[in-house]
Amino acid sequence: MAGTSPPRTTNGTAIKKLPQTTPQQQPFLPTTLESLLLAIYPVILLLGSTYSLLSPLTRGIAYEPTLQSHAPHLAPSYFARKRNVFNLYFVKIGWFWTTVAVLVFAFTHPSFGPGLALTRRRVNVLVRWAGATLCWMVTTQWFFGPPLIDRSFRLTGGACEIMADPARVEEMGAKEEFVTSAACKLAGGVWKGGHDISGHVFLLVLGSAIIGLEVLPVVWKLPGLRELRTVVMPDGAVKHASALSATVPEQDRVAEKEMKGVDAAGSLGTKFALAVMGLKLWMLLMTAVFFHTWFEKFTGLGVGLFSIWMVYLLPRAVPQVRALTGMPGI
Ligand SMILES: CCCCCCCCCCCCCCCC(=O)SCCNC(=O)CCNC(=O)[C@H](O)C(C)(C)COP(=O)(O)O
Ligand SMILES: Nc1ncnc2c1ncn2[C@@H]1O[C@H](COP(=O)(O)O)[C@@H](OP(=O)(O)O)[C@H]1O
Repeated sequence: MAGTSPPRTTNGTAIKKLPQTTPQQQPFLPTTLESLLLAIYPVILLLGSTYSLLSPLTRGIAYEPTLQSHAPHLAPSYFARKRNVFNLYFVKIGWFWTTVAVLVFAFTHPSFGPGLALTRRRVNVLVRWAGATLCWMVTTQWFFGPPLIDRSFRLTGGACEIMADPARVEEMGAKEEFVTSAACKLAGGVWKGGHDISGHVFLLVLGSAIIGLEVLPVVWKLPGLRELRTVVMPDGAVKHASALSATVPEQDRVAEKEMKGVDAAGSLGTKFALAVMGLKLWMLLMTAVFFHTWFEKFTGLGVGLFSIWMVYLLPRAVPQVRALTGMPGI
């Protein structure tokens, strides 16, 4: 139509025209490209677990289920030690690094708006981060009492070993405090007997996927990460995400000239975020090789992917939720 500007992406460039047919893709499912990228997680876990089964480095060393690892004095590699520097200062405070990576990216990449201005796109990133933080909190920190990981451990028959000794419990007088793994360890107990969903796998999957799902649609201009995503519109129609770009207010569109010279992965914030994501994937591989059972790793993966689905895929199908979360790259 004469006089109307074509739909634009976050960097202000005109988006590719897609056929005006109803998309085949279900809105609450990832595109083919997104599925391929997310498949990196089961692949890493399968490769790591298979390596640990077959490698002469690990297969001869006894695995200690209560430690979720090999005995410390038999650790087959630096990365098999719980006190390795990457575990202590990167994974153990993994939510901190995820937060910093996402914030630095959103507040330095020009497609989110000028300077440090709190634009709609930045508010949307903060809402998505808050949603993911809620998932992290209820899974690993607190869920109206013990976190989900500790609740599922107890539901599957696990307990704090001190509790097996009634005299000791009586003496401590704090039975209810041992319903979390943290309280149990603090009291010198052993948390054993139940199914221990891997907190590390969960945290590393969630953290690296958030960074990927925020950064890649902005810097890597592939339709499978952007226009081909499927959404339910407020009138109930199912369309490609390109239809949403057309509704972005003019003031939110970044002038094309502002983006000139900004290389796809060029900004420092982008490089930093991608480096944090890469280190998380490496540590996930290390967890897969040296820690936990197959089943514990795959339940950690399941909870991580479910959290990602809630924050990044569900809003595509529910316009009211999407009004708060927005979508990366739009
Ligand atoms: C110009 C650019 C402006 C950009 C502004 C950037 C400013 C950065 C500010 C940063 C604020 C960060 C605030 C972060 C708040 C946090 O998230 S702190 C919490 C950190 N804690 C963790 O990450 C703990 C993670 N650990 C766990 O969840 C568990 O320990 C576990 C790893 C899942 C399992 O634990 P086990 O010990 O193995 O049982
Ligand atoms: N990649 C890794 N490097 C070092 N330690 C790891 C690790 N992955 C898991 N672990 C350790 O294995 C145990 C189980 O982790 P989780 O249940 O979070 O997946 C934790 O031990 P501690 O709790 O004794 O520190 C954790 O620190």
